[in-house]
Amino acid sequence: MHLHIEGSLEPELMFDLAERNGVSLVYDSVEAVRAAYAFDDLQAFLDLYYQGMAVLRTVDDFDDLAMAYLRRAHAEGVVHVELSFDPQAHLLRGVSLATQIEGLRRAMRRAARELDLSTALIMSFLRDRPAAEAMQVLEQANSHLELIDAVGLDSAERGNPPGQFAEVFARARDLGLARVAHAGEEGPASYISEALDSLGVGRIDHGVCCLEDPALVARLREAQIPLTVCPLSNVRLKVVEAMSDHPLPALLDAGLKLTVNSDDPAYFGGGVLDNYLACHEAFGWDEAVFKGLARNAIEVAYMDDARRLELLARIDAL
Ligand SMILES: Nc1ncnc2[nH]cnc12
Ligand SMILES: [Zn+2]
Repeated sequence: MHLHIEGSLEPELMFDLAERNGVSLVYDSVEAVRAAYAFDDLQAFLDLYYQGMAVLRTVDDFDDLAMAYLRRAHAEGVVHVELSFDPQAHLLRGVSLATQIEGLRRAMRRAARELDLSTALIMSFLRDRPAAEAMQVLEQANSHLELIDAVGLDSAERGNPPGQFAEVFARARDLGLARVAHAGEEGPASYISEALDSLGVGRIDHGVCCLEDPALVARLREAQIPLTVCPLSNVRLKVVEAMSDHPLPALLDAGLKLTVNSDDPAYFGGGVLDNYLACHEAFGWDEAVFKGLARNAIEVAYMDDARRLELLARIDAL
């Protein structure tokens, strides 16, 4: 449920696409790209992330990117994927919204047919760009609305509070779109409250900083607002020093509705399974805990009722 499809771009595919499109990369090898994956904070990662995705130009590129990820996810046991994408990052390079959505949707249709994977598409706005630009993108998306399930909010969090996007999210609500937002990853707990109050989001991406504010924790518990937590991402971006310091056990003890996600699997050390394994190793969680987390995801994911019932039955039969 928390997966940036551009963050699934492995260096090997980055080089293939660079060659296919005649794009030059500042790195001269796959190893050199991987060696650059040592980040001091979210911004250091974002700089590399936006640079890497510049190889994406055509419908086929978006299709290949998404299909490669969906195959890997399927191979590790994932049954439903919500792909988030950053349209502005591509529009700024002259790649149309239609190209982006057509490529991603082509892979999503194929994954449904060939892998029995259900999927949803989340169009995320960049919070470090003007709200007026996000509004323009939303208006452009009007002709593709049946292909978009939700809008999101991501990129550099500190100094970019959610409230700036209140009008954009109100418009998204009026267009019938579900809403999510990154909040409380690097930013303060108050951004989580603000995302709930000003944007009307139904889920919070990350949200790990909520523990700073006991009243907010009580609110999240009472309303059972889902948090899409990404532990390996938090370690790589130095939100926490190590898995052993991660607040996930405290969040679980607080009775919150948690799911465990990969964020940007190519950059942060792996997919959902790697995140589950890291939790098992760090916290000693047993099968019942992981079943509970996966059940939470099925309960709140963007999927039709028949699929939800099918997946709930499958997890109950485990
Ligand atoms: N972890 C993250 N936080 C904010 N924006 C992102 N875009 C891609 N990954 C992100
Ligand atoms: Zn994210």
